[in-house]
Amino acid sequence: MPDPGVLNLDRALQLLRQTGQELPQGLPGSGAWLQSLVDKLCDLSSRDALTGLANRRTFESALNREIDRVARSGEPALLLYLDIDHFKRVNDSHGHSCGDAVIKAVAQAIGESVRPMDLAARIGGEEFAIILPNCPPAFGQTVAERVRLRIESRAIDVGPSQRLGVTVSIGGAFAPQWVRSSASLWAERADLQLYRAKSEGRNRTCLEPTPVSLVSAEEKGLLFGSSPSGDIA
Ligand SMILES: Nc1nc2c(ncn2[C@@H]2O[C@H](COP(=O)(O)OP(=O)(O)OP(=O)(O)O)[C@@H](O)[C@H]2O)c(=O)[nH]1
Repeated sequence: MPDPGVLNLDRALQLLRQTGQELPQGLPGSGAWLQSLVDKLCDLSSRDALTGLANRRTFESALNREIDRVARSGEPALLLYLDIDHFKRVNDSHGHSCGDAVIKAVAQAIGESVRPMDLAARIGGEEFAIILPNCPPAFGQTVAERVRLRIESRAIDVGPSQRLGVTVSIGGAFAPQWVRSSASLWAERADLQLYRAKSEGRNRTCLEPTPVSLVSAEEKGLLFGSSPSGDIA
């Protein structure tokens, strides 16, 4: 019978070890140590185990927060859905572990293509999503294409002397500004565009058409953090 007055943290610590996380520092059982343990468990439960990106649960709560924020602030926000093209062929021809290596490499390329304020998530087997707060409609296509091209140009190591290339299809939609909407409607609209990208031939970006406003060079610099050419450092 476990003693109700004593915390049994063996399973929590075992989970951290199994998943290669650092154990909490400091005096075991102290307030700071327990807080660190809780933080690490929260972090673990918010991430996808294979890629380290946000998982579906984290994505869904972030999407709900973002649509609420856009309705109140009127700031533009873009949702992108990405799906690896013909991924079944990768698994069928090279095996599941090679498929996993491809998923990891795509996740890494996505992580490298976005700003710290953006949220990149793995929401299904070979499906990813990115929430881009404060992304003006005039830049939507540029941002999405930057992600697509980074993935397309990557040679993925899948064995001692084997490299693979994959492409992704991307669909995107902006959240309606100043309007109460729902996360699921926003997601549906992005998904519809992903479907369009797949049906129009794959390895492309389709965004829902939105009125494009004029954007100054200064705003462009703020978004891309560097030159107006659109490259991110
Ligand atoms: N290796 C690996 N494969 C996965 C994982 N999750 C899902 N899959 C596989 O991903 C494949 C998805 O295939 P489909 O949905 O048919 O789509 P596709 O082949 O990518 O084709 P399109 O999306 O139409 O371009 C299936 O073969 C799944 O078994 C995973 O975590 N690891």
